[in-house]
Amino acid sequence: MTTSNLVLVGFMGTGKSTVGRKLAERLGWTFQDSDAVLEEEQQTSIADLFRQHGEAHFRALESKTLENLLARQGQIVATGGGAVLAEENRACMLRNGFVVALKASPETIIQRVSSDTSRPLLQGNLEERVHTLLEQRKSAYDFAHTVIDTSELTTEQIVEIIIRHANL
Ligand SMILES: Nc1ncnc2c1ncn2[C@@H]1O[C@H](COP(=O)(O)OP(=O)(O)O)[C@@H](O)[C@H]1O
Ligand SMILES: O=C(O)C1=C[C@@H](OP(=O)(O)O)[C@@H](O)[C@H](O)C1
Ligand SMILES: [Mg+2]
Repeated sequence: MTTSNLVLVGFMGTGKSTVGRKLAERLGWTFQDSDAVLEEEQQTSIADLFRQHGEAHFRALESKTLENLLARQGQIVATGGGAVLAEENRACMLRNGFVVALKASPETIIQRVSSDTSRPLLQGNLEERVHTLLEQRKSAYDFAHTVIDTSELTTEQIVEIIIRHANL
């Protein structure tokens, strides 16, 4: 294990992007959101990538982006919720950082993602999509070094808990 990067994983809406940015500000570290980096690299949105080329294409780009990002050090890296599905990505995260999984109750997730309709995997009936994907991914985040349930916590509280858990 190495603490050269701090990597946030977790289901959509658990707060990886929001907490990651705050944590980086608090520590004076660089913040990288792999979804945003990928969109910048591809000059298009994730929704468009899914629409035009499908999920498999997005996953291949996501793996490459993560690998490139994690070759550097001293960063807070927020990943996309599905980045953990590939074994090579999990291994890369564990090799290159301290991995923190954020989790939240289904109700909390639904509430947090409901105002943002851009996530391609949550199109259609939101409640049904969240429950189905949570079931499919129920063990997907277990590989992390530590897990934090964010349902009842403010982003400021989560930042402080991560700092304690990761000994930063
Ligand atoms: N602990 C929290 N309490 C309240 N709202 C939160 C919390 N964490 C995230 N949010 C809100 O939930 C939404 C999704 O957060 P986001 O950081 O995009 O999640 P992720 O990157 O894990 O999908 C955002 O509107 C964000 O402001
Ligand atoms: O869970 C997923 O498969 C995805 C999560 C999204 O990121 P967030 O977890 O930041 O919403 C984004 O990478 C894409 O829409 C796919
Ligand atoms: Mg995000």
